[in-house]
Amino acid sequence: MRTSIATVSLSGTLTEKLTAAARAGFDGVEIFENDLTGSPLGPEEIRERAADLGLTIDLFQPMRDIEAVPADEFARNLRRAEHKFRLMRRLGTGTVLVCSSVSPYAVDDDALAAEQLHRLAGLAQESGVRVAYEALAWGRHVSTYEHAWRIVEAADHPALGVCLDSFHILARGSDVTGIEAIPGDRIFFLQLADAPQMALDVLQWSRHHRCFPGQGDLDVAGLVRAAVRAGYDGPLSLEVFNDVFRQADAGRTAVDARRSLTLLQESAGLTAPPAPVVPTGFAFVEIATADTARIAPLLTALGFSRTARHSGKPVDLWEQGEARILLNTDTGSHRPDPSLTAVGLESPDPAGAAARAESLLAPVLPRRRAPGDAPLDAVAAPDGTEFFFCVTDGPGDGQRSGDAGRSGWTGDFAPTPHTPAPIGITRVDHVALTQPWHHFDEATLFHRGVLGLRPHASVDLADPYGLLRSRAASNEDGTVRIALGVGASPTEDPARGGRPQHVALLTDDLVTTVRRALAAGSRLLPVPANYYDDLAAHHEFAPGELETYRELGILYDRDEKGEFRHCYTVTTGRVFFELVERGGGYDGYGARNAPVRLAAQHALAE
Ligand SMILES: O=C(O)c1ccc(O)c(O)c1
Ligand SMILES: [Mg+2]
Repeated sequence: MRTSIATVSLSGTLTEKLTAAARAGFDGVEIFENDLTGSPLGPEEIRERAADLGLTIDLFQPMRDIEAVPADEFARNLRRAEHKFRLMRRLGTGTVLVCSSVSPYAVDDDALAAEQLHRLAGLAQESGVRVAYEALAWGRHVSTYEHAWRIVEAADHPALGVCLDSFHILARGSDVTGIEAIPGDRIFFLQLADAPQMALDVLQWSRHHRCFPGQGDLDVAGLVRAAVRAGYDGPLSLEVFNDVFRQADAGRTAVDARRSLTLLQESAGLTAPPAPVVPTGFAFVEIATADTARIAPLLTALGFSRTARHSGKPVDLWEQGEARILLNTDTGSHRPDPSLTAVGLESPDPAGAAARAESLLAPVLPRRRAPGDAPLDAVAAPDGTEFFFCVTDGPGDGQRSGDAGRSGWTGDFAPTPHTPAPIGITRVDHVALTQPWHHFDEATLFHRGVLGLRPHASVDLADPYGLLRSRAASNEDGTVRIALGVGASPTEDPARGGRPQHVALLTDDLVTTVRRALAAGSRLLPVPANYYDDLAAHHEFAPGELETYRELGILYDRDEKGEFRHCYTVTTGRVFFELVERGGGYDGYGARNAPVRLAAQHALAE
């Protein structure tokens, strides 16, 4: 099916919006009247510009407050409509959207609404255009698609149909199966938007918080399936009113939008991009630092040893158990030092994962390879973090290296002599990546769609100087977990690149691991005594247990599935580490303790 996007979904001038939509691969646009009125280009020039870019103008919108009004008012409305129909001919667009009336003059009279829409459609037909009637969720008398369709059916004019907008329909909790009762050729247009669930006035919710399908909580794919079953074969068009997208870079938003539409088409069974390849673990986490001396002592005190060095690049491999950290001194940028720059994901099919990423418009990174290096497929996430799809050879897997695409990346590293001094860390539990505030929804969709992870619920965490929104995404068995966080903190120095990021390391026995870490010289984040008093009020502990946590600075959480113990190192550059122990089936990240951690980090930074 053709894809389209409403100009209201993108920032900038009309020209910028058209260019962004075309570059992202959309077939057409809906032009919002404001964008046209404010443009220095005449309708013919806009038509030409769109055509040059390979875009059709699929819809002009909106016309408001037309129907179910007194005769003199309706006569004025028709005059207004005639004017707009002429404009549409000049623009070269064949369909206009008419929103259900919110006018105080409108009366609750379906027969009158139908009669007036019939007359409007007659006028439209004379101008060679057609009218798509849309029920606004807050329409004065018409606020559901079923009602809009009853009126359209009664009006019975070939130039009159309905426009279905997923937001208005799903925000009201309407049953979408009724869509299948509408003949497909009477559905003139399909507008798609998602939104997070919010207890908010529906108009405010719609005008400020819509997002691209897959970024919110509405079942947009179910609605698309119903429209397709009804026989609709017009464009799938994104109409997203969103305060953030209005400010963000249009080119980037358009790519995010197009990716969302591909994923939606996939969910609705309309397209089949290369299948998702779900990662099965962390291969490595890469930290960039100009001087390894800044972070090597910290890693050593956490029980890591430098086990190997890359044969062609200034990269060291540090290991403990299955946890692998690459230190790369080729920083090449003005990032804070050290910074978390890349994540290696263990992939059952690296080439397949890269193919899917590419089909979803993820920037595929040039392979910075030396001759003989194992091929590495990598993409850049919205925050710039590089994700590598890789295979880590187990012991004795060296013979696999002839098998192109499946040879292990560790083959590029030459072992260095070392004496292991582990403290009980088994592997990476999760990586916490802080996102630029205007890329959060894009990042969530990227991690789900491109990386094949399942997003968890979003939580708001209190920070002494702001609010941190956090949303994790993981694979099914929890061996890959990525926590995305967002929220500017006014105390933070932008030169430090935003909030710190962290790597959480898993142990089976946190108390023992922490004692060893402290003995090896680790500096852990101090936790206020008040926290432990509060903890004692919430949970019962075995004798001495709470005292141990208090002594070591361990935080604790419990849910119906299990227990979570964790603690943090102090921050270096933009990076810190967390040590975690998961007991039972605990699936969270200790969100309850995050405010204490954030306060403690601020206290230390002051
Ligand atoms: O918020 C509005 O007014 C508005 C206008 C046109 C639309 O298509 C819509 O869904 C909402
Ligand atoms: Mg709409």
